[in-house]
Amino acid sequence: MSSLTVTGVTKSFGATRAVDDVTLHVRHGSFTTVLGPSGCGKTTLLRLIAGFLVPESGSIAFGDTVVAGDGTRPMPPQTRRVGYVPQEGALFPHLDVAANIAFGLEKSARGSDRTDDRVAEMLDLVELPADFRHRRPDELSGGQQQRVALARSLAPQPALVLLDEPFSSLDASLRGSTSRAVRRALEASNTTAVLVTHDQNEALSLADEVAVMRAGRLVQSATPSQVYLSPSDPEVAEFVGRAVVLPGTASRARATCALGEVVLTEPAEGEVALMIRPEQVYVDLTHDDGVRGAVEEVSYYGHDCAVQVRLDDGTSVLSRMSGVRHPSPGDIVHLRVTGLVRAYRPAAP
Ligand SMILES: Nc1ncnc2c1ncn2[C@@H]1O[C@H](COP(=O)(O)OP(=O)(O)OP(=O)(O)O)[C@@H](O)[C@H]1O
Repeated sequence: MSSLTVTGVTKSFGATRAVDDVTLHVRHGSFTTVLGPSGCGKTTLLRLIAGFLVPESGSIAFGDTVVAGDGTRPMPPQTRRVGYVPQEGALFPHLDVAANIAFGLEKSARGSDRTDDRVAEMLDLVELPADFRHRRPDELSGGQQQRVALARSLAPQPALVLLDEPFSSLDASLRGSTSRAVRRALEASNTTAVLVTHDQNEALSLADEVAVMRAGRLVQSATPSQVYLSPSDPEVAEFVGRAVVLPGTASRARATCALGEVVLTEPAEGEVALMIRPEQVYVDLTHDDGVRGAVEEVSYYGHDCAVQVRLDDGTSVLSRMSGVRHPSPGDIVHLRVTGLVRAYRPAAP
């Protein structure tokens, strides 16, 4: 196992720069999710790391070993010791679970007690019952198949595991339980891992670090809470969650906007764009303390609800509040901002 360092890597297909000068460091034993919209270059980055593609510039290193770039001959995928878990269909349908897991182990070891032990260890690691070893892939659910695919990738003790949207074919509840099991297995085996996804919840909830990509470029790489609470620009803010972006005027640690005075994460001066998360907008149903508005729409989700409010000055603001007690369309409410707000230089006209 090792760390991963991608330095200034670029890869084009014809006129399309799929990966554009990307620099990324993944610590040994840590889990990074690469998050971005469809077509932003996530899979291409993963394929470059795996060795299925060669960068046209920049370099890739596992620990101190350069595997591509820097004038070295690219190391072929099979010698990089990388485990690759694709979206689905990774398992050999004609082999049972044990044979699938053992597939990546050395030929000489297959069928031995050592292999049997390793298969049992891997099934245990991905939290599947020991007797699943005799089942064929078509006798497993989608989530179980993905756990076996992970077990197979981990069996030969790879330097790095790459996961390409491995839960995207699973339904919502299976997706949550499978992704958490995969996370635990990677942590227990202290494996360095990179997972690509376009699902914000998945990226934030699983990772030590989230790397956000847009149009081939890496626009932010930070912890999930930093990416959520202090996104590098308003576009990232709106990609990793819902955001209320309002024009405001800043003076040192405070700014004024349609929602009144707010406290900033960092001092700023003059015209700014303020990024407020909907759950920071407190809706007061009983007191007239705050900025007045009328409720336009309520979307009720059970655990919470989304409330769209039109302020008296015409600004429309979204709040996310508890579903226990919520207003109805037409109600007059008062809004206040809680917590710190991130200010950005407004985009040039
Ligand atoms: N083999 C290829 N030949 C030509 N263009 C390609 C090739 N592979 C990828 N591209 C292009 O490179 C860009 C990035 O593609 P990539 O598959 O890396 O994006 P992605 O973020 O993984 O998208 P998705 O989430 O939809 O899988 C896209 O514009 C895509 O059309």
